[in-house]
Amino acid sequence: MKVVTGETMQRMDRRAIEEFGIPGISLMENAGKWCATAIAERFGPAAGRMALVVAGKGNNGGDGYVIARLLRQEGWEVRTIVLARRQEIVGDALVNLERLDSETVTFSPQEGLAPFAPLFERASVIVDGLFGTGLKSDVRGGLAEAINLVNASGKPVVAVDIPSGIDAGSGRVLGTAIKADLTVTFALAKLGHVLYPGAGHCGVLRVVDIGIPPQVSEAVEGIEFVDYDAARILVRPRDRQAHKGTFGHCLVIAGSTGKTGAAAMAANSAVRSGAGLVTLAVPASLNAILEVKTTEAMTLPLPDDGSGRLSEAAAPVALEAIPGKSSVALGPGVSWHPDAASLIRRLVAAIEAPLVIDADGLNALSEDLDVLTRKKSRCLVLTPHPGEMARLTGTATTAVEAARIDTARAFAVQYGVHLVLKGARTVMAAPDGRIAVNGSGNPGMASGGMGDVLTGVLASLLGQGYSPFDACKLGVFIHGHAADLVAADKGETGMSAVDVQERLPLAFKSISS
Ligand SMILES: NC(=O)C1=CN([C@@H]2O[C@H](COP(=O)(O)OP(=O)(O)OC[C@H]3O[C@@H](n4cnc5c(N)ncnc54)[C@H](O)[C@@H]3O)[C@@H](O)[C@H]2O)[C@H](O)CC1
Ligand SMILES: [K+]
Repeated sequence: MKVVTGETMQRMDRRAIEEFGIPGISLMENAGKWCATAIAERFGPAAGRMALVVAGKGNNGGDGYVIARLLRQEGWEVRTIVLARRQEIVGDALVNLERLDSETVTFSPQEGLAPFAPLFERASVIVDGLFGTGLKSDVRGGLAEAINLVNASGKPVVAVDIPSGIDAGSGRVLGTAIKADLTVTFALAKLGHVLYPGAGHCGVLRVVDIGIPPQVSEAVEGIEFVDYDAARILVRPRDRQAHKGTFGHCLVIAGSTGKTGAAAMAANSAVRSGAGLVTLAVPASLNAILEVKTTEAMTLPLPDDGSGRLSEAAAPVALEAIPGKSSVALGPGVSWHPDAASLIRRLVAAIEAPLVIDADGLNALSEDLDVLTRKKSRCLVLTPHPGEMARLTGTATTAVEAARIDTARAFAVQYGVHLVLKGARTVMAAPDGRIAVNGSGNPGMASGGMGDVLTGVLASLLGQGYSPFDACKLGVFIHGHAADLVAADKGETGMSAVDVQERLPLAFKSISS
């Protein structure tokens, strides 16, 4: 699903009106009609019910007036409270305001909603027409109080276009924001609907067609939101005559004393994601342990002088194992010891196969990013969480989180890598600047080992021949979808990385049927 910013949406509006001659009033009428239909479907029947429309001074309020009129025609009692002065209402919004029975409209530019508490009591549903894509700064004063009153009312809320207070371009809360049960947006979803915290304010999101020509929607740059339908298109059916070699041989270089689980989960997840063969290369003194923790994956002991961690001593055997491998995963559980870090950097500079670097492998890169400019692999995928991203960019985690998309895109383009910036929601960036946002996953994933599982999934898909960006989109979606299947079965609390690892086959199955 393509997702756009509020500004892009407003440009689309103008183009539809100016180039295609579609009157803005028609767009507003269609917007209001869809909202009224959705409200009637979800909160009807009309008899004996009252809808309370809270309108701002712009066209979001204009949509609200259309909704008020149409619900009234359906038999609803409707009251509209306009948190602006009458003379502030202009254009299409004014046309629709004037079509309402003035008895049902109250202007309250100063007092806000406080005097209308009794109306809240009687309302079956509250329609949020305060702000849409025109919100430009933090909501303050009486308007912020109004939002907080609506949220405190305990009544179902339908947000017109976007919950008021959510920034359409980022999903940030600007001061305070409506918590909606249902959001009806127009033509295309906005980033504010799919990025948290905005995504958590929308309730059920419906995207409706209000008559903007497809040539306009198709022409705009957007960001890909990887939902179930988008993932289904990416997954490839398995050839009936396939054999092990068809699905590649993935090499995982991982592990250190105390972190053998990370190595095992990465290797076992590669198996569970359809790799033909998997070899897990670990410090020699841990090899026996990993022989027990893996079955389908083969192990390869790397000389470690008994230290239980990787070092340059492992380089000759590791480099010798690389020819013939279709992908390599580097980093799960390798530890941040200088010996391990220097080996990681040496391997990154030498490996030509598609390469996934995660966890302490990323920290090794942070100490010398030039390695990325000297890399031989045409396909390098980095999978940092925000803290690792902060180290890679030399900034603070808060700065990364405040600009997730821009941070991911800038790094990917600068270093010519694919970057998977984990979090809610995971952002994927390609070296050419393309961005995708993942739509699966849940807070049950906030526990150790989930990243190791993702590393195995990504290395497996790259080894099977998926292109880097497809592997990132599909792999990240499947990883989160597997976690959603676990959550549906046994909840989010206590969900483990191995639970997710073991649901990977079902996750693939569910999007392949
Ligand atoms: N194709 C479409 O998407 C259509 C969208 N429609 C609706 O139009 C709004 C956008 O309307 P706009 O008039 O541009 O702005 P808003 O109604 O969102 O905002 C009202 C008004 O508020 C002022 N403002 C901005 N920030 C603040 C603030 N922090 N505090 C106070 N006031 C603020 C600003 O001046 C705005 O003008 C869109 O969301 C849809 O609902 C069309 O109706 C149909 C087609
Ligand atoms: K709104």
